[in-house]
Amino acid sequence: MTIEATQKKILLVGAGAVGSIYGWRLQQAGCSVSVVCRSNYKVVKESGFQIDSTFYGKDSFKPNAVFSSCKQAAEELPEGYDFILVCTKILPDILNPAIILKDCAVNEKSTIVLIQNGIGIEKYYAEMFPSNKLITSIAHVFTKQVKTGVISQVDQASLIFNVFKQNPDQIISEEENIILEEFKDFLTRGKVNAKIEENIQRERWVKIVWNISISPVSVLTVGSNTRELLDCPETRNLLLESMHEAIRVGEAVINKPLTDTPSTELPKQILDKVDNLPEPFYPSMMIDMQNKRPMEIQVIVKNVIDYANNLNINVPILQTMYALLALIQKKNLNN
Ligand SMILES: NC(=O)C1=CN([C@@H]2O[C@H](COP(=O)(O)OP(=O)(O)OC[C@H]3O[C@@H](n4cnc5c(N)ncnc54)[C@H](OP(=O)(O)O)[C@@H]3O)[C@@H](O)[C@H]2O)C=CC1
Ligand SMILES: CC(C)(CO)C(=O)C(=O)O
Repeated sequence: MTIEATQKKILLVGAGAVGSIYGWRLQQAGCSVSVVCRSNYKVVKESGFQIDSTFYGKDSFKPNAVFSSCKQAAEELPEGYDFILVCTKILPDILNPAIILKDCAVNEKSTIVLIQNGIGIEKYYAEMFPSNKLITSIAHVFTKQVKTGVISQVDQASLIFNVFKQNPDQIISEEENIILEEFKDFLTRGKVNAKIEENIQRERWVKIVWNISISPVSVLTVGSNTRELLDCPETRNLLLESMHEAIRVGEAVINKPLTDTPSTELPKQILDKVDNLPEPFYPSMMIDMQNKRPMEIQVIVKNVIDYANNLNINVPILQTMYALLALIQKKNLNN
């Protein structure tokens, strides 16, 4: 079955660095893409996003509609959006992340798609919206909002995804499979490297290996980019060692190696990939630290440590980094 992308209505909640890239690519594929903005509302409403990508080139992305709240977006389309992409930072230590959708995911027809980092993030949405279909995804995209409405992005964007099931043995229905294929088709038409991955939690753990190392080390070295982190032998080694700790936890949790090749090679593979990117990048946690915004330390670091503690796995590097990040977080939030 061929589904016309133009028939599809997408609502993007959290139109920052990541959201603007995937929204732009889906609009390029022919979907109608509306966005809910917060601090960048005025600028995006007036002139859209200005995007500079090493892979896709320079363009201006003008969403089909720009809203200042989910309520306004829902009023505009009472029959509901086909897909609601959630691209906010995920901060359960501050607020239940699913609350933001309560005004716009009211219609069961909407498939909620999470494009967010972290471990254990899906439960909030699954609990609050049990009747909606829920897709969880892993984004490799390297992007940053350099100033309001202006986005820079490195390399081709990819998205690995599947339907979230609380119990991994639950079968994906035929209807869900059609939605997955349709979403993949839109992304592919938008030149996103899209993949439906059977063991999506394994991919989440692979991504956490990136995040739990590069992001804290960048923040704790007062805002280093990946070139600086890799060129310094001490931080390079710290990245590798912290990745090995996270791999041990992930493999114990999912009860499987994280990769088909020996996962002891994963840290080096990640650093090689970072080394070969067209430009160095700053991780999103570092951008939050610089802007004194809350960092995703709960879902990226603390949840992994909690798993390690429950499984009696020693993670001294992750624990040390978390303690330092927790203080930075407290100080930023108190100011
Ligand atoms: N940047 C990257 O390269 C990558 C990031 N990720 C993950 O993707 C997710 C998004 O990250 P990223 O795009 O970098 O983050 P950004 O901070 O750039 O974007 C998040 C956006 O969500 C908006 N937002 C937050 N709360 C609300 C709300 N209540 N109503 C409306 N808008 C809201 C923010 O608005 P405001 O500006 O007002 O805060 C901001 O525009 C995170 O989980 C991150 O870890 C994954 C892969 C790569
Ligand atoms: C791995 C990295 C650094 C880029 O994809 C990321 O996920 C982030 O910036 O949060």
